[in-house]
Amino acid sequence: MQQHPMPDSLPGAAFWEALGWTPEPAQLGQLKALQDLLRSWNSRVNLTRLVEGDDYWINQVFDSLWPLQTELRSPHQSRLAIDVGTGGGFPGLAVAIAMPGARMTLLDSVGRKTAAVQAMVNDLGLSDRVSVRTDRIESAGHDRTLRGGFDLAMARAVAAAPVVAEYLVPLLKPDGNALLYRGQWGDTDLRQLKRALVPLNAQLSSSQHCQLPAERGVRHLIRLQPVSPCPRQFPRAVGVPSRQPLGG
Ligand SMILES: C[S@@+](CC[C@H](N)C(=O)[O-])C[C@H]1O[C@@H](n2cnc3c(N)ncnc32)[C@H](O)[C@@H]1O
Repeated sequence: MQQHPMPDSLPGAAFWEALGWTPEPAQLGQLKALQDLLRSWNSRVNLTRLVEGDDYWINQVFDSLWPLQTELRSPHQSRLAIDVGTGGGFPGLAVAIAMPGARMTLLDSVGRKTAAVQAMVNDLGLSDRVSVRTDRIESAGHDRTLRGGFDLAMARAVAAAPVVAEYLVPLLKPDGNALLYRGQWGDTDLRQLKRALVPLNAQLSSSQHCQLPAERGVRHLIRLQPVSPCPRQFPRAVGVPSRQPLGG
């Protein structure tokens, strides 16, 4: 049997209390099954190094879900959500498990990752409400079935905040929310993001932070909302994204 370097126990009540959401037994089973699937797929496709013990439960599950405490109060509410640059399926798969009312699109440009994620979706029994798409968001964002269609658009560790804003905002319904998962976050980042939001007709609606359990560091969450209905044309900046900071 394969040996895992970290303890394989499930998180206790204090963990879920800190998260502000406690899974039903079936959801806990899905989260555990997802960990097993990641282990299995990781041996064939390099999806993520965060699969064992606290790496999985804190840096994947907790980190994916803490920003959604508002939404997790009504997890059965019908919502359309997209995870851009999902990689091995985070935060999107954890969100799909925690919010049974959500219909989720998981998008990534790397086909071997999306093939693995699609197989995991099937094995978790989520294929009726989770779809997986292989595409760059710069192209997929032109698709009328995606543009302006989502209540929630999220991205973790995909690009600099101004670029992620350009990716996510055009995907939102007029009352939708973009969730930018962040690690380090400073005044310069905030200034650059605010500048990028002007041509997108979007505004920063909130900025939160959270100390992860077991002193695993501080995480930030930036929420963006459109200030008016999305323009009909996809912003030029999304077609040819710049990874340079947008001014000082
Ligand atoms: C560092 S990984 C993060 C994966 C996952 N979100 C997580 O936090 O574990 C970044 C992922 O974004 C994807 N990606 C980067 N730019 C993209 C783009 N323009 N369109 C679609 N996917 C993109 C990459 O293929 C990669 O899987």
